[in-house]
Formats: sequence, structure tokens, C-alpha cells
Amino acid sequence: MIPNQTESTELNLNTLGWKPFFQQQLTLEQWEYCPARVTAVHRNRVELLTEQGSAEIPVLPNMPEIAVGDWLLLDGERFAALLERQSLFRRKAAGPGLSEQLIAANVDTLLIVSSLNDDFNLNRIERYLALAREAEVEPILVLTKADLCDDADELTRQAQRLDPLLMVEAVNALSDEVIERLAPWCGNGKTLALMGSSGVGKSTLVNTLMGQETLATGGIREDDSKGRHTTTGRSLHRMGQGGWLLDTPGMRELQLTECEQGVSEVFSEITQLAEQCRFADCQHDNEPGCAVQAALASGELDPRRLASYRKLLREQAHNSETLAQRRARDKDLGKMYRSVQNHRRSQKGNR
Ligand SMILES: Nc1nc2c(ncn2[C@@H]2O[C@H](COP(=O)(O)OP(=O)(O)OP(=O)(O)O)[C@@H](O)[C@H]2O)c(=O)[nH]1
Ligand SMILES: [Zn+2]
Repeated sequence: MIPNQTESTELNLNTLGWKPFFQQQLTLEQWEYCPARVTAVHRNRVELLTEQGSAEIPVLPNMPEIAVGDWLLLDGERFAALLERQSLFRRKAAGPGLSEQLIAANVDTLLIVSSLNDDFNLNRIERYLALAREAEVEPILVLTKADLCDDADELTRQAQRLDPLLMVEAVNALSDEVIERLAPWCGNGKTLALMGSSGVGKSTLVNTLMGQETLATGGIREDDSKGRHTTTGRSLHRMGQGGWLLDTPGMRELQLTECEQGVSEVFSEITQLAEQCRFADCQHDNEPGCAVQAALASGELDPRRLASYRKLLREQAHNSETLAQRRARDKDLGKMYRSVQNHRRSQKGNR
């Protein structure tokens, strides 16, 4: 594969998103290997970027499952190791097989995109926040269509109340001002992903953030020889300011699976109250000594928050059920194999 000119001249480990977290994982002998960032995962090959430019390796049966954004080590042109991930988005795979699907690895920041028109919905924002927390990625809330909204300030305040530490940016996604507002998360080596429902302005944001670089690197879409738009296989795109935009269809429509921890973190005030309930298994309905009900009664806790918390817990439980069941089965099977092996070993020993 011929390396793209722009890329090969600008790429180094820092611009690719390499961090001390990855460096620290290397064993002495691995210092000789070449670190490579995964830009696309296909059924039988993985596309990569190294300091030397684009590369490709085949997917072999003995390799671990690889996600876009992963860091690999190459021994020459061969896969040598997958480095531990700093963050990971995953979901239950579609179809009859109940396996997990890796969506995106080593994302630094998740842009939660929500528009300030009819789409504005605190419960939905909370769902995305739970996904970000579960994946251990810093969320930034981007409220689009500020130019079309009369009460942008009030809605921004409502969103900010979800979490005083959350970065909230109300923007016009069509304007270049966005580039400056989001610059802290788009710089050299930073990896960004975005999530949000249909029509909120995700593509618009992507186009604005990609800027001229879209043309320089091939970007999200390329014209084929007949002038038609074709989507390239690559899911990791260089932004105008040097960062990377990780954009896969799976990322945009991620569901809550096995997200209990993430949900608890987003609703930390409820989790903390629940610890003060008299009964450890309190359902916060009519039990005596329920701190959650007491906080509702005193006005300290917003009833919307409790309803949203319960809904998200139910949702994630429903989506995870089959996965959890499958895991339990695997565990039982593992136990059986081990006990059979132990039995065989002890029989051999007796001979
Ligand atoms: N005035 C204004 N229009 C916007 C803004 N953001 C998006 N739009 C418009 O809203 C429409 C939908 O935006 P898209 O970027 O296609 O939305 P999307 O989230 O990518 O939608 P899907 O592709 O369905 O997921 C387009 O017509 C945009 O031009 C904004 O901040 N201000
Ligand atoms: Zn309670």
C-alpha cells in the first residue's frame, strides 16, 4: 500500500495518540517492535497507521479481537501484541450469536451531540453519559442549533445541572466557531468519538471539525473514479487540528449493555442516598427508612432523576440479560472442563 503523502510526513507516535499508558506496557524485548494504531477492522484484515504511514495485516485465528483505535505492536510485518486499552466501547453483537462486539478503543473524549430544538431531552443525555462513564471516556455535551433556539441559555443550564463538572458547549454546528470551542479536545494526538440521535447535527459537526483536512487525507468520503461518493473503509480520521475522529456506524447507535456501573456513576446522588436506606436491598418504593423517598419528599431529589435512573437500569438489564446468561453458562462449562481435567490428572497419578 502506498502511504498517503500528507500522512507519512506528519505522523509520529504522539500525533497518532501514543501515551505513557501504552509505553509503560512494553516489555524490554517489545521496545524493538513497531507500535501501530488500528484505523479499520475488516473480516480478514486490519488497517493500521504507523510512523511510516499506512500498513495492513491479515486477521489470523490466534489473534485477540481487535477494535478501531487499538494499539498493536508489529514484529516486522507480523502481529506481535495487542496493548491494554485505556477505554473501550462495546455492545452486544446483532444477530443470533450472543457475542460482544468491540466498537471503539482508546477514545479520549466522547462528544454527546444533542440539539437545542425538539430533540432536547435530559433522559437521553443521561443515557449517553452512562455509556461514556462505563467506557471510561470523558464526555463533552455539545448542544447544537443554538442559532435556532430562543432559550438556549436556559436549556444549557438544565443540562449543566446534570453534572456541575460536565463540559457543556452550546454551538452552531455549521459555523467555524465550533472548531475553536472544541479545540481543547481536537488537538494533536487526541481521539474523539461522537454519539447522538438522528438529525441532531453529527455529520455537520464532523464536516466542520474535519475542515480542509477532509480533502487532504481522503476523510470520511471520497469520490471514486466515476465521481460518486464512496465511503472509505477507514473509521479513524485526521481532523484539521491534528486530532483523530473515530467514527463508525456502531458508535453512533450504541445501546446500553452491561452499564450498571456507568448508570450508578451518572446518578451518584441516588446511589449515595441508597446507601443510607435502612434495608440494603431497598427498592425505594414504600419501605420504611428509605432515604431516597425521604429526599423526594423534601424536594432534595428530582423525581425525573429517579425515574430516569430506574429506566436506564431496566434498559441495561434487559439488553445485558442474554450476555450475562451466556457468561454464566461459559463459567459453568469452564468449571466442568476443569473438574474433568482434574479428575483425569488424579486418575493418572493413581496409576
Ligand atoms: N442552523 C443550524 N442547523 C444545523 C445545526 N446542526 C445541524 N444543522 C442542520 O440539521 C440537519 C441535520 O444535521 P445532520 O448533521 O445531518 O444530522 P446527523 O446527526 O448527522 O443526522 P443522521 O445522519 O440522521 O444521524 C442538517 O440540515 C444540518 O444542516 C446547527 O447548529 N444550526
Ligand atoms: Zn430506599
